[in-house]
Amino acid sequence: MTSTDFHVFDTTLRDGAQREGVSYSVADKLAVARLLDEIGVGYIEGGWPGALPKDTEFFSRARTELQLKHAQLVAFGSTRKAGVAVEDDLQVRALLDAETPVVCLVAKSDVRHVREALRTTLEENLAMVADTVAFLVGHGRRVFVDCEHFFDGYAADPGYGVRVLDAAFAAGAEVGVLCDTNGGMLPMGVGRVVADVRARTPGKLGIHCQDDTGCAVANTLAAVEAGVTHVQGTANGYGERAGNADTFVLVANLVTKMGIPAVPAECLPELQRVSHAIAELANIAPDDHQPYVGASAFAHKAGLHASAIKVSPGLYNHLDPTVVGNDMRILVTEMAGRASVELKGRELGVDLAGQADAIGRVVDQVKVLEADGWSFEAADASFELLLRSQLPEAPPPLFELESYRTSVEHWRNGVVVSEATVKVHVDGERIISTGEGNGPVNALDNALRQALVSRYPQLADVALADYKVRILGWKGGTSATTRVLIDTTDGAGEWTTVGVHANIVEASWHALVDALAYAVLRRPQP
Ligand SMILES: CC(=O)SCCNC(=O)CCNC(=O)[C@H](O)C(C)(C)COP(=O)(O)OP(=O)(O)OC[C@H]1O[C@@H](n2cnc3c(N)ncnc32)[C@H](O)[C@@H]1OP(=O)(O)O
Ligand SMILES: CC(=O)C(=O)O
Repeated sequence: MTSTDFHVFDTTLRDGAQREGVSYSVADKLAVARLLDEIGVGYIEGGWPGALPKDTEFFSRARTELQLKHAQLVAFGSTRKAGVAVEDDLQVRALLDAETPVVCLVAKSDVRHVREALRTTLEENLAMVADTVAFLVGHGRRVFVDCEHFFDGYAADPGYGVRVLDAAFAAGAEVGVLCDTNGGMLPMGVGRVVADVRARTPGKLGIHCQDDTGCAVANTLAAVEAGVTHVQGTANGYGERAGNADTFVLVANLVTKMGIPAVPAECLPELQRVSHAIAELANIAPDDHQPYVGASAFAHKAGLHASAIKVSPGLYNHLDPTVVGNDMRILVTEMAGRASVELKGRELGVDLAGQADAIGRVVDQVKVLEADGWSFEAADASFELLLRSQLPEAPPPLFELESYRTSVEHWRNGVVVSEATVKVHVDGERIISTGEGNGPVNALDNALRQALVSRYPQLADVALADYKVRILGWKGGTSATTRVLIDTTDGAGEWTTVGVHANIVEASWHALVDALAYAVLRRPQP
């Protein structure tokens, strides 16, 4: 099979936009289309012109603003209305006005929907399909037909769905897409129906699966196994209700597991980047646990996994993560063993050769600290400092603390200010420094950086980017433990540090000191 025989059809901009909470601007839609083109899909369904003004504008701007390398743009719409001549149907006209090379029509293929939703006859629905396809083909369009509720309809009256397909093919449609619109199917049922339909019609078949049973990807693959050569999906599985088959997971599975050249080989490593970029445009946090492209998709926490990965990464990875643009990561937590620390050291560029004792001490310390509420899996910078502190060439501490103090004042006029004083010793010199801030941690950060900046000028570029607090109530009673995670940036990179204590300011102080120590470790010379 070649990639020209097999189509990946992405409907992020049509069905994906039906997800609750998503609302793209036209500029967003153009940006999403460009990104989808970079992963090499064959078709990008851009929306429903004539129904949504934004989609009409999208197709109009696409004519001049979209230069697609791989994909053809598709306009979506429904068959003509019952009892209306096709040339008089304004929505069908709007499909022509979109000037796309391909049109995807949604057609009813379930007798119940024809009778109850369209309130027309089975024969009129067949005529609606045939007329609309023929009209669009007559105007030079390639036409695909989404047969809505195909699987539910097949259970009620298998013959009717096939008649809809036959009517579409006879009128010139290129693909008849079997849609699991309500998303209630399981892979075994999809496979059976597709094989049956495959035997009853020679036309090219496609599949469109909603994810209401959590099986959209599996259902799509079962349909491919049974003979469809056109698959529909959406970026990150966005879509109506529970969503659709995830285009990224589909593409990765088709290419790497089923050996189908669904997209050009050089596009596969773009999957992770494009997935995250589209999540950004959709304003949805990426799902870390998304197969193939999630940040945790190749992250290993268990010590036993790491010990085998040290011998050969393939022993605990189903795929080389770089194939889809992802990375393997080792997490060092209470579940780590010596191999986890060794591999993490490699990842961080720390040479641990001949350091078996130090590695053992780090494993033990992490287990003890995590039992006290510390967590290093999201705080690589604190872990690296801990690791290096056990090595013979351990970096010296930036300073010795004599004391710190911080206060919060609430003035009568409602203004709240904080002040902090730190007393530290740097290279034998005693420095007292005071800082103000909008909160005690901000004030401490200002005071400490001011105390250190003449000795470590690189700290002038450092700023706290994010601050997260979690109260760990599991110690019981009033002595809850507080865990603070601080993200810090120096403009060139970002790192995360952790601090834990019953007192939130002291927990923050630990994370803050690590943040500055790591800034100096990153850039020893200013
Ligand atoms: C399975 C899917 O996800 S398909 C995609 C669904 N997407 C959307 O619905 C998003 C965009 N939709 C819209 O903007 C609007 O619903 C519109 C413009 C399409 C229609 O709006 P309205 O004209 O106000 O009608 P309304 O949505 O209430 O009803 C749809 C009409 O289309 C008819 N219809 C539904 N499916 C089809 C079809 N496949 N072929 C022909 N007509 C259809 C219905 O019978 C109904 O007709 P009626 O007006 O004679 O009762
Ligand atoms: C066409 C479509 O989105 C569906 O049937 O679910």
